[in-house]
Amino acid sequence: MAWEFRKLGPGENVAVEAADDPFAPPKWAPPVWHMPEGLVLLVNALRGLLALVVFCVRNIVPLSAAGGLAWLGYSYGWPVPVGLVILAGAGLGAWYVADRASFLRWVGWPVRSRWRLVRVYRRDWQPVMVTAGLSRTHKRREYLPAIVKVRCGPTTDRVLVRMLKGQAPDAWEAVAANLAHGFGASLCRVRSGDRPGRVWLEFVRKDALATPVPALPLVDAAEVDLSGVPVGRCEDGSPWRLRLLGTHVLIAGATGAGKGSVLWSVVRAVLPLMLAGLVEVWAIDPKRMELSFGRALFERYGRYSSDPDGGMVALLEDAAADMNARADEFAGVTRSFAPSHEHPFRIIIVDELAFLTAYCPSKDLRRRAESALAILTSQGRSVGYCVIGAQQDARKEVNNLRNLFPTRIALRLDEDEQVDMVLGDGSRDRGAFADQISPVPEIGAGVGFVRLETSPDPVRVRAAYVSDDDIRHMVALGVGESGEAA
Ligand SMILES: Nc1ncnc2c1ncn2[C@@H]1O[C@H](COP(=O)(O)OP(=O)(O)OP(=O)(O)O)[C@@H](O)[C@H]1O
Repeated sequence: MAWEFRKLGPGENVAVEAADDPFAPPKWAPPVWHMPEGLVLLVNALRGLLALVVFCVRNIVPLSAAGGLAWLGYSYGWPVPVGLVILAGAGLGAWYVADRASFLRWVGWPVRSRWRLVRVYRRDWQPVMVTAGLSRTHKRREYLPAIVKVRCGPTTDRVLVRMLKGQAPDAWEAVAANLAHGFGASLCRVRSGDRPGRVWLEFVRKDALATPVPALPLVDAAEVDLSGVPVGRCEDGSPWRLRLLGTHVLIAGATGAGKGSVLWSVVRAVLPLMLAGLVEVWAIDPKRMELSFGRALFERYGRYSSDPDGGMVALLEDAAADMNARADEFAGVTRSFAPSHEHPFRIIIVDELAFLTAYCPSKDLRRRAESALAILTSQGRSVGYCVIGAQQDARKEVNNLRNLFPTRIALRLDEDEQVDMVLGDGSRDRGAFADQISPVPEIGAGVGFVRLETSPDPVRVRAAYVSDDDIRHMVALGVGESGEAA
């Protein structure tokens, strides 16, 4: 029979566990103290009062508004508050129509943030934290991370969280999928917080990049800034600017990932400076597909080769030799490069890097190509050379020059481990799911992840789609319809 042995002497430990086994050692617990009923009631009343104060402070604006309206109705009759509500609604409607952006910024998104804080995040917080293993229980008390604030945007909710003492962002990255499912989002990314001990959770509700971005408009030459040319759109709706000056760019993506759209968006962005003679594009086109469309343009404002029997490698070697001559000329004279007619900024585009460095049948050509690429990428940045290489396979054995490209773009990749190979260790854990980008061209082509200079966190972007017609138009601008120089 179950038994219980309990002494009530203060300070004495007592056996409390009911045990079926008479030989089991007793378990010990502190004695039970009886609280006077009045004290229990007082403590509960104080707790209730505190909760009421917290609720009033948290909801000060709606409560004040409701209180004010109720007071007006009580003092002057119900038509007054009803009239005021109608007037306020009409005013807000007029604001929305007149200036939608400022209305959303000051009213729309804050109200939505508040609503989603209460209806989604605060309501489901405790069960999601417990299930995802982010809460702790110590001495029967449950400790939960706390929500600091919620910021909603058109496609993403950002939730600032104060972690438990001793927790690190890795613990949150490891359960990002649980969090996404728990709060009904398609994706959750963990970002650095505004101070140690805090993280931002980014819940993606809707794919902001699911529709193709049309080719960006051509601008005046004076507006082209080589330290950030617009080539597409970031997930938050801001322009995706790609630095060309002082860097080299590696674009990795499986077949059909849209590498061509990044290459052509770059050419389109610098076209005004090409026409002005301040930028040259030298194109190496082993596949004879993507870049051959603009062959006339490259031959007129740069160089072009698709010759597998040494022509492409010779072009690279010429670029490396010119770069060396330029470096000699600049030595001790200037430290920062500004493009001029005498020394134009040179962009060397290689459509399939691996062809030159790994797949080319001639060992000698492979060695020469690697050597020219290594010279260009290691020394060309400060003298106005930028190598943009595209490749399908990110594996180390295919391209051991990868680390010479400071700027890297991961479009759709075949395997998850390739993400960190392209963007650097830990990128996938920080939300760069390049292996999960849709293979459907309308949804996923040109979509990728980059690391912007302003933040260590990978950002999701989509390159603008430069159609065949756009390319034809660009070629016509550069060389005229008839192929004559414009
Ligand atoms: N930015 C984009 N937006 C929408 N659709 C795109 C975009 N880029 C490419 N596409 C579509 O996806 C298809 C494949 O693109 P593309 O040929 O550029 O891929 P790729 O990565 O160069 O492939 P491969 O390595 O096989 O040449 C294109 O035919 C085009 O229809």
